Amino acid sequence: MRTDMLHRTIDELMEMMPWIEDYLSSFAIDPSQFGRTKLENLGSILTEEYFEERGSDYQTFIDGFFLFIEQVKVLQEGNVLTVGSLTVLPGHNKNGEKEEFSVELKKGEVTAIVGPTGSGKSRLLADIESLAQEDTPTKRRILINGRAPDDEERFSTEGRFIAQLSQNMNFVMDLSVEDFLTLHAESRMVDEISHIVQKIYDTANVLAGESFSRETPVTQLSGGQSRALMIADTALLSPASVVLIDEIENAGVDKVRSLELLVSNNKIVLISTHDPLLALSADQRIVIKNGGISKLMKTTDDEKKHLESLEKIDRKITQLRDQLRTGKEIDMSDLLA
Ligand SMILES: Nc1ncnc2c1ncn2[C@@H]1O[C@H](COP(=O)(O)OP(=O)(O)OP(=O)(O)O)[C@@H](O)[C@H]1O
Repeated sequence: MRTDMLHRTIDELMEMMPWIEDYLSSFAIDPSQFGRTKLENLGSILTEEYFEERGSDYQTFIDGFFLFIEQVKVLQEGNVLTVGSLTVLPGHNKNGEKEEFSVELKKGEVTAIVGPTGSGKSRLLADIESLAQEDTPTKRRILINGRAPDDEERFSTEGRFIAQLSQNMNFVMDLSVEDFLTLHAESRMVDEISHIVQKIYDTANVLAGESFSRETPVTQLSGGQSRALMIADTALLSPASVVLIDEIENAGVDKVRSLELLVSNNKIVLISTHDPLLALSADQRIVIKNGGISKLMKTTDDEKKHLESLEKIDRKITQLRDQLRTGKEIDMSDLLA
């Protein structure tokens, strides 16, 4: 890695790791002035005297550079907790009756939350989001990795390990899709920024019904497009290991692929839904009744067998919806045949 980096230009290194600017500026080196210079040539261009004047030498500068990179990487990985399991300890339902069992959710698993309108699905998501400790209307307690979270884990906004994708994504910044993703990638201090930006953009376009360009301002994306962008971003760039999704179904995104993508990144995914296709794509489902968890059902093999036909029905419904939206006549001839 070291030799590879020595051969790279300052511009290339800045693209991969914009935060090295801090290190360079501690030697009064302006990266824009030396953009095309390779790191290994910086010493001869700046001369030994330059480094001597700063009480150092080129070799110390280079050693410090690699040490700085290592330290930042440790910080990057170290500041976000990896959650292997979440436990929901029993609270009570709307009548004050105790829930009968606790539920443990493990990484790589998708859990659907189902139940009638107003039964308390969003409440359960909110309990998990706030890592409730008997201080919400349900009086539930949430454990992470089998233990109670400390205050820092509950209340700090830094390094949050829970991401929530809500029904309405409102962007407050008027950036293009590309600038938005680049900014996020920079703040996450990842390597190969342009590569990850491209990957998220491509994935979002697969998930969204209608495609959009990298230049589109995020404020002009449709509901489905912004949802798709946030799902791809959360799956591929967010350090969060728990993802909470409130109602994905009406957002015009490829729901099943979205879930697959999130799970392939080894996260704990919870999704509140009324959609049979999504519910059966999950590994298990929590049934909420009158504000309380009343059942935990594993998706059976028989149910999984029906997934394919459900997907067909779902595609047909999507097609009908598109026909309706674009002012075409509804065509059901293939169904009748
Ligand atoms: N165990 C409980 N005790 C007291 N209040 C509760 C409990 N569970 C849910 N509630 C309250 O009931 C109301 C409806 O719950 P919620 O919004 O979570 O329903 P939902 O299932 O998500 O509905 P929808 O399907 O319409 O989105 C909320 O005000 C919520 O705080």
